[in-house]
Amino acid sequence: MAARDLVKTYPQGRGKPPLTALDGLSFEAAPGTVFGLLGPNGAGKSTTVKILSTLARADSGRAFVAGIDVGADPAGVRRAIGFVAQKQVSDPMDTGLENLLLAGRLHGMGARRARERAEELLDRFGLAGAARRQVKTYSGGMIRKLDVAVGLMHRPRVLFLDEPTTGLDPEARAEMWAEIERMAAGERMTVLLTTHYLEEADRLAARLAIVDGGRVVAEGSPEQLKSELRGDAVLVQPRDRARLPEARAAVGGVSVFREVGIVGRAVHARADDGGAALPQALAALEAAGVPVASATVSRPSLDDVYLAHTGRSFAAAEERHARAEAEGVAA
Ligand SMILES: Nc1ncnc2c1ncn2[C@@H]1O[C@H](COP(=O)(O)OP(=O)(O)OP(=O)(O)O)[C@@H](O)[C@H]1O
Repeated sequence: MAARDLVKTYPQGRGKPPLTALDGLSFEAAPGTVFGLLGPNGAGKSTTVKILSTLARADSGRAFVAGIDVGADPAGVRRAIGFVAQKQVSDPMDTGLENLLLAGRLHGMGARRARERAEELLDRFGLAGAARRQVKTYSGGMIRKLDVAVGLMHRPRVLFLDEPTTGLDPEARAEMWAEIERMAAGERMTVLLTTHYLEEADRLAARLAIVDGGRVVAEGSPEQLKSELRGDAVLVQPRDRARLPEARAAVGGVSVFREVGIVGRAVHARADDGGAALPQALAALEAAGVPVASATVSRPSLDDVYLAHTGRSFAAAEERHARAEAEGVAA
């Protein structure tokens, strides 16, 4: 599966310039692997998935899914893919089994094949015991699993999983992750997973593209992306936010630190050995008379990768998008 230079704009109306949702987005996912599209809300993930799954057309650029050109043969693409959207697809008034059989019929499967496949999937997702219960009696985690099973009925070569664990509690999320891992191994298909959970991308994706502002800002395996960042991240939060610039200057004055900057309410810096460097930062802050509220050292995470490529933290990007949306609604 590949996206090449996808551009997509949405009209905004009332004399405003169109909004550029995708600004030359490209990536390539190897067949049979889980590829992650990771980005904060509004980065352009859903728009990418809509184009790849033929639900929307790009203004320009090309995309290939299961070896098929999306622009030239959308019907062929639709036959080759399964799509698990963020919104529930299964009918709450039907049983789990009925939902699966209906999906089978929609895909033109014979009654016997559909039943065999439905039972196989119910077993696979631990739903066999609930197969004959109405979906409205299921937990959120069970409904998500059933929705994934619905997307798998016709044995797609490519599966789109759009934010598969959004809204699940931590326990259901962990269970869903295990299911996705098992499924990817068992069905030998290509999975395009979109997520705004760094941990989810880290755990499930063999490779991933970090999307920001409609472009891919970094691509590689989670390990590759993290190993590009040398050293540990050190975060020090002064008690008084107004003293952040002083805190930054104090930490910046210690030679073991590099890439010293302000992220949110904290001073962020990098050091080869964070544990040994932290006391030096605290001593410098004490000497400067800046009281400290908290200090942490962490191994590089995908959040650090995002920060290194965009200059802001993932959480800050999500907040900014939420604010912009709220202002857009209020305007
Ligand atoms: N139909 C639309 N009309 C106008 N603007 C849109 C439309 N769909 C998306 N956008 C805008 O395009 C940008 C990219 O949105 P997109 O939904 O692709 O992002 P995302 O990364 O999938 O975020 P989310 O996780 O919130 O779905 C956002 O600024 C969004 O507000």
